Amino acid sequence: MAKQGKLLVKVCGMREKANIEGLLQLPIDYIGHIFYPKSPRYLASPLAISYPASVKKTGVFVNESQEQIKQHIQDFDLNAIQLHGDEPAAFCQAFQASGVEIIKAFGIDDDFNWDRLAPYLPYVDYFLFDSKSAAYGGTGKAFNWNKLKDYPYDKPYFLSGGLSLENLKEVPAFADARLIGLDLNSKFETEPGLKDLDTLKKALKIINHEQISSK
Ligand SMILES: O=C(O)c1ccccc1N[C@@H]1O[C@H](COP(=O)(O)O)[C@@H](O)[C@H]1O
Repeated sequence: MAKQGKLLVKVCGMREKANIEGLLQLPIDYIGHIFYPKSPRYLASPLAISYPASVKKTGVFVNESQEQIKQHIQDFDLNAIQLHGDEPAAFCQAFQASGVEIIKAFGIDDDFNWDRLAPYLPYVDYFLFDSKSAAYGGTGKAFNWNKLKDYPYDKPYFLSGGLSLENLKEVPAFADARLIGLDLNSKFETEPGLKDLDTLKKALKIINHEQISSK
């Protein structure tokens, strides 16, 4: 796999105002809010926070209705949606005119068939590869990254699933021009929905200064 350029950083599962305001002082690219009621990171109502234009506010949905997602795009002023359930390709297509980036997540295990992604290629901006789980996400478990060596498409993807200070150091070994970003979530929390900003700063240092990216 080829070496990638600067990696985008998405920090997900944010729900506390002060914690978000602290996070927005850090050089991140995407901030994720979980709109899945079964998640311990569920965010129910908009927060009175002004986000810089450089940070894409991303709504994470699991098998939600199109109407609810469209309402959330308006109510939360979302720049991107991350569809983290079993949404079919036509569901992604329905949001093409909505002006938001579309990230389609898939739970990956050793048996995952990459052919499943083909119908989505015209309708999504990015894929996101997480560990396969019944909870859909936020498990803190990494999948076997060797599986990515078989990924057959040009579509850029985010790497997700149990990323931590420890395994971030292993990302360069899987350097891939299609790897566009990293999604940091439960391994950077003191409790679900509350991020430890000092640990995130260490992660950003690894990502930006230890040649995980070429910047
Ligand atoms: O974080 C959650 O609670 C969650 C629940 C349901 C779907 C997705 C969720 N989060 C996403 O899960 C991945 C991996 O998170 P982790 O690092 O393993 O904790 C990440 O993309 C989150 O956006």
